[in-house]
Amino acid sequence: MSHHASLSIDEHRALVEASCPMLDPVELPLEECIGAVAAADVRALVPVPAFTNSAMDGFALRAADLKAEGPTILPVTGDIPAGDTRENHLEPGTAWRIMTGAPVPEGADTVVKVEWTDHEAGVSCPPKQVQILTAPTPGANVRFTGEGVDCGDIVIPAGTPLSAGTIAAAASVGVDRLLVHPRPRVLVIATGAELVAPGQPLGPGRIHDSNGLMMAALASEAGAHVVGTFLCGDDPEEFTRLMDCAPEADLVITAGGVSQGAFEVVRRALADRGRFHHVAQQPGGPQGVGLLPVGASKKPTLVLCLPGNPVSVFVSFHVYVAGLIARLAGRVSDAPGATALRTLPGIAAKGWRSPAGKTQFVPVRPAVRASAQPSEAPVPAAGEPLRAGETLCAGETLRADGDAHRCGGELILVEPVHILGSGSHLTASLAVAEFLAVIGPEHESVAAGDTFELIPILGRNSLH
Ligand SMILES: Nc1nc2c(c(=O)[nH]1)N[C@H]1C(S)=C(S)[C@@H](COP(=O)(O)OP(=O)(O)OC[C@H]3O[C@@H](n4cnc5c(N)ncnc54)[C@H](O)[C@@H]3O)O[C@H]1N2
Ligand code: MOO
Repeated sequence: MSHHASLSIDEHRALVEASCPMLDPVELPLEECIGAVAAADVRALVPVPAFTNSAMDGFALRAADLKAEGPTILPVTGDIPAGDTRENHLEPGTAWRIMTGAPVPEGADTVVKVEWTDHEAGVSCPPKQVQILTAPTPGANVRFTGEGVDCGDIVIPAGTPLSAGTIAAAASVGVDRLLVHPRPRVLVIATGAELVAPGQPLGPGRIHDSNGLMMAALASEAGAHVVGTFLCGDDPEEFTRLMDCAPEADLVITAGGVSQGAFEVVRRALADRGRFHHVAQQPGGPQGVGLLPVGASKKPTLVLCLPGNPVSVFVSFHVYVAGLIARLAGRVSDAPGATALRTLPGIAAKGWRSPAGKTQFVPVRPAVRASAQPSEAPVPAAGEPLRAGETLCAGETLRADGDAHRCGGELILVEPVHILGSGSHLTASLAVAEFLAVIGPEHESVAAGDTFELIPILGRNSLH
């Protein structure tokens, strides 16, 4: 077991990133690709449309056969339904009744929709002749071969997250398997002899496990496939047995058992295969990184060891784990520091204290601007300096309901979710948090009007 002095957030992130390369790409059938990321450009195997077809239910004809003025009557040869495999031909001066998606007969260049004719829509038999009441523009309602996508066109660039639309696009160009960065498989372990499953009665000294559910949910939100969520007591041998029997994973996330107590199960189970230290942040100070054999194959697997206090778990997950899952999944580059989540600019509605020398992460929510209603006070323009009585927020714009959200398109007015600042045991306060405010180590306090960065909380988004 090794013990190290305090690390900066960037130093700990570098350790985490160095321990975990992007997963090797695998080929998967389309239906298993949702949530994965394209590892190579996907090119069309067939053009779209694959053949020239009708965009409307109506009549295929030659534009040149229509009179310049007034209706035209044309004899109708027959029906062309969608899926028709015949090689139909249009004689000059005639029409075919045609359905949406059906191949346009050779010789026809235009389709007039049924509503523009004297023929009633939905009649099962084609008429002997049709009167075209309104002449369409030449070429109307014809979808030409390859007008959308040509053979060999890139339909999905490498790096694209695969969702319903992308999968449909691949299917439409004849592709049925994709080379993808798979969703990382994540194993979640909450530790502590005091843990009781949610809903079970609490005995003396017991608490309900919230970290297990929380980590599994956050991992899913971050794009992982959670292969198991387990509770483990304080015995290191139990932890080791659990890892032996666990399903294969690409990443293990544990909570608890990493600080200075006498029964730190994760620290003891990892021993010299782990590195534990304090990071200059609050909450989430105690952190660990290790490598352990997992599952039947005993594949050495990265174990990220988060501290047990639930708000510390929540913060640590956003600061280190979410971006790592994105990187394993091929969604962010392997450049140093690229696993840090993107932030938005925020501004404080009220002040609070912050520990000197540590980066503070404070769960916050959008604040309602108490001092002004839109009817009472003029809305300050973006960037305009503060005026008397406007102490809360510079450059904000108010929505009609008085909520200050994206101030001046730049800043989000926020307040802590509870008065204890970042109290790391106050799990229930997370229910209303939408961002983590990031207060640098140089600050000992935050005052109303101070600006800082906000990490948007996974799965929550107050910006409409
Ligand atoms: N002497 C020291 N003590 C502590 C230090 C320190 O530096 N020196 N750091 C404190 C900080 S900061 C944190 S954070 C915690 C981290 O400790 P552990 O990772 O060992 O976590 P535990 O002791 O197992 O649990 C901490 C706390 O969280 C509750 N908990 C744990 N698991 C769950 C769960 N699955 N669901 C809900 N709540 C959970 C647990 O009951 C404890 O109250 O150490 C401080 N101590
Ligand atoms: O760092 Mo602990 O994570 O403050 O609660």
